[in-house]
Amino acid sequence: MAQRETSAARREEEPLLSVDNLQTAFFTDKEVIRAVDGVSFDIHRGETVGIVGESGSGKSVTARSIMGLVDSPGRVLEGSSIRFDGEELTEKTEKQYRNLRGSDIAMVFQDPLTSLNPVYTVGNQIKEALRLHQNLRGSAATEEAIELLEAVGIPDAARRVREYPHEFSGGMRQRAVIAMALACDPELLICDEPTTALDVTIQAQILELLEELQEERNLAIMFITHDMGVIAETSDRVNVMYAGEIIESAPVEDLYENPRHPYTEGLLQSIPGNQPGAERLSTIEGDVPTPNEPASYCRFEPRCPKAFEECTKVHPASVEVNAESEDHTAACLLYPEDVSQEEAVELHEQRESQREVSER
Ligand SMILES: Nc1ncnc2c1ncn2[C@@H]1O[C@H](COP(=O)(O)OP(=O)(O)OP(=O)(O)O)[C@@H](O)[C@H]1O
Ligand code: NI
Repeated sequence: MAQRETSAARREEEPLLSVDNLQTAFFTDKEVIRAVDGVSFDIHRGETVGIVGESGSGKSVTARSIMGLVDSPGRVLEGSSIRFDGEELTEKTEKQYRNLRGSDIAMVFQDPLTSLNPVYTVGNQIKEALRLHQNLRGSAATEEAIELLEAVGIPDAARRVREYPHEFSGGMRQRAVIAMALACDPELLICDEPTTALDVTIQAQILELLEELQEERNLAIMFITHDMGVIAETSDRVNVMYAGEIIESAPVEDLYENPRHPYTEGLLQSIPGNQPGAERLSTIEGDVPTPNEPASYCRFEPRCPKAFEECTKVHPASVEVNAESEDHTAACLLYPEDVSQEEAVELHEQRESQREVSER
């Protein structure tokens, strides 16, 4: 959303959120699902970082791990680090996490009805958030609730504050949920497919609203979607996820102009209108595998048009795509592109031997 220069300046500062080697697994009777398997990324203040990938790639589990909301039988494994504003979140108790959720980090989900209670008016729900997080009550809270509804573009807010969620349209409900999230005055807003259920016009309006709010409040936003088009509109930086891993990371323009990982190339080709003359959008054949064991090879190899023998034997580490690029990484044995393939494979093997993999 913001300009390139400002994002470069931003990277000089400490990140607001720093996720390092995040591993989250579900220990079911049948198997261990390594839903998030060694994910690392940063988000700076005022920055929007997109997470994109097909269904089942681990986007929502990444978000829930940050929020301390991983459902049993899942858990964040040892050796994972989530630093927020200088504090390690993985060491927090449930009570400390509850204080953090809603005050410093808020989340907006795909279905606004999961966040809204049907038996209370929208106003009362926002006022409850204001009471909890800003200690506002009575008429002061009502006034603030109306102001928040106005801030998210709900017309006639003074009347609508007394209405129930079912009296709102889908788009207005999502605005109300965003108002509720803002009632906590968060520094980081995690949006998990916030516009997927909405029609295209409403979707564009909500994206615009998020952009405005971000500028006004210097919000950091983590934006999850499976839609490359939405990422282009929202994000400063993009992380592409595949089978629990980030396989490519770059500033948004860079990723679109020069995608390096064959999976990202495939995702971009599947955007309608991106292939002149194509009648149908091409999608990548096959499905995202469920990661059950620590990876010892490239999880995309079975679907990869550029795979070669080593891809079945060496797990690719995240490396700079070439010596000039400091800010564009890919987890693929084809990179760095400015060394021989043999040297590249050796570099990945070396990095892999240093990787810490947790079993518990
Ligand atoms: N409660 C759970 N128990 C067991 N496995 C789970 C649970 N929640 C998620 N998973 C598994 O974790 C993996 C990642 O799921 P996740 O919901 O993060 O995917 P996603 O990228 O958000 O996909 P989508 O685009 O469909 O929302 C999937 O294989 C899923 O089956
Ligand atoms: Ni999801």
